[in-house]
This record gives sequence, C-alpha cells and structure tokens, in this order.
Amino acid sequence: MGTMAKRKTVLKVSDLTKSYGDHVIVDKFNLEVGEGEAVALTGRNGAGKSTVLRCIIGADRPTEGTVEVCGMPMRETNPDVRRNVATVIDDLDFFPDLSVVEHLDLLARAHGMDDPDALVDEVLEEVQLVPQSGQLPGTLSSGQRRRLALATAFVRPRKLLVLDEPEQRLDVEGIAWLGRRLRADLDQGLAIVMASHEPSLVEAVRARSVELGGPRG
Ligand SMILES: Nc1ncnc2c1ncn2[C@@H]1O[C@H](COP(=O)(O)OP(=O)(O)OP(=O)(O)O)[C@@H](O)[C@H]1O
Repeated sequence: MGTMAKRKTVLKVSDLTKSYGDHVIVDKFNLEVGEGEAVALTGRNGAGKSTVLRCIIGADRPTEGTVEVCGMPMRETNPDVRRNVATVIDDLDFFPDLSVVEHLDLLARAHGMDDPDALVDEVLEEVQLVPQSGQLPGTLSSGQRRRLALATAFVRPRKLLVLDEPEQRLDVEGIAWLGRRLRADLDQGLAIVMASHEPSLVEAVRARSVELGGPRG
C-alpha cells in the first residue's frame, strides 16, 4: 500500500570486485541490506561467499568497489565503523587462560557495558554453556567452541551481524536455536548477512537468498 516506512540501509555493497592476479573471483557484486533484514549468500564451494564476507567486515580489501556500513566506508582501521559489526567468521582464537564466562564478560565490558552479568548469564544459558562456564576454551568440544564463538557476538552491541557458515558443527537442535536467535535479533532491527549451506537455517531466519558465482569454470 506504500504505507510502510522505508527501512534504513545498514549495509551497502557497490560493484564489489575481487581478483587474485587474472582470476576474477567476485565480479561487480551489489547488495543492500536494511534494518531487520537478513541475506543468505549461497553458491557452490569457491563461489566467493567468504571473500565477499571478508570484504564486508574489512578483513580483506576489494580490488574495486566499496562497502559502507551505516553510511560509513568500511575501513579495517576505523573503529567507528567496525564497532557496528559483529562477526563470526572463522574459528575464533580464544585466550587460552580465560574461561568461557570470562571471555563473554571481557567482550561485553570492552564494548561499554558496565554491569554485564545478567546479559552474560542469559547468553550462556542460550548457548547451553552454563555447565562449562568455568572451563578454559581448550577443554571444550568443537561444537561448544562454536557456541562460544557465536555467544561472543550476542554480548556486544551490533547493527550488522556477519556469519560464515554459522551452522558448522552445531547439532540439529543448535541450528534450530540459532534460527530462532537470529530471528529475534532481526525483530530488534539488526541486519544479518551470512553464508550458509544449511537451507533449514536460511528458511528459519526468512533470509533473502542471493546466489554468488556463475557456472563452474
Ligand atoms: N588469497 C587467495 N589467493 C588466491 N585465491 C584465493 C585466495 N583466497 C580465496 N581464493 C579463491 O577464491 C575463490 C573463492 O573462495 P571463497 O572462500 O570466497 O569461496 P566460498 O564461496 O566461501 O566457498 P565455500 O562454500 O567452500 O566456503 C576460491 O576459488 C579460492 O580458491
């Protein structure tokens, strides 16, 4: 009916091109994601999904084109733009001598929360790491480490959440939980971009699918 307010743009990718030598991996890719919107990048292995995500978070530099988050150009060295972006991309390097709960407490405080106890407890419960809260990362299973990595994104402020195959090493219940959790974040106005090979997750968050990569060359 034209009565809906236009969603504010959180992420804008314009003509993003990434080449390695003569090999063009991503060719003039465009994407706009608004508040409360989720996009799932799909496509075969090697299609360039992780490459696009790394450019979005400023971990890699486009050969050509631009990335803007909340109207600011993404620069690896600009804390103002990076503050808006929570990422779970690779296995995080945890501090080997800090426990599960200490990681979450540290991250929340570093991002400006004075009294993060209630939030940290809530997130610990959600990722089902309450029994492991005093353990060091080295003593966790790979699925538990993955849950801790996801938890680090949920204890910090964020306008954009960037996830690379967040379903990895989660069991069926974990994937269902993640779908609900991301949905709740979206309802709060967060924007999400993820690469995923898990259709049930894409469906659960009602993400718009964007396919990357042409025919296999
Ligand atoms: N540093 C690099 N130098 C050369 N080629 C690279 C480099 N990094 C990535 N590539 C190539 O870029 C292509 C895209 O890789 P990318 O990891 O973005 O794919 P993907 O879509 O995330 O794949 P998957 O589904 O397997 O995770 C691959 O062919 C890869 O070999």
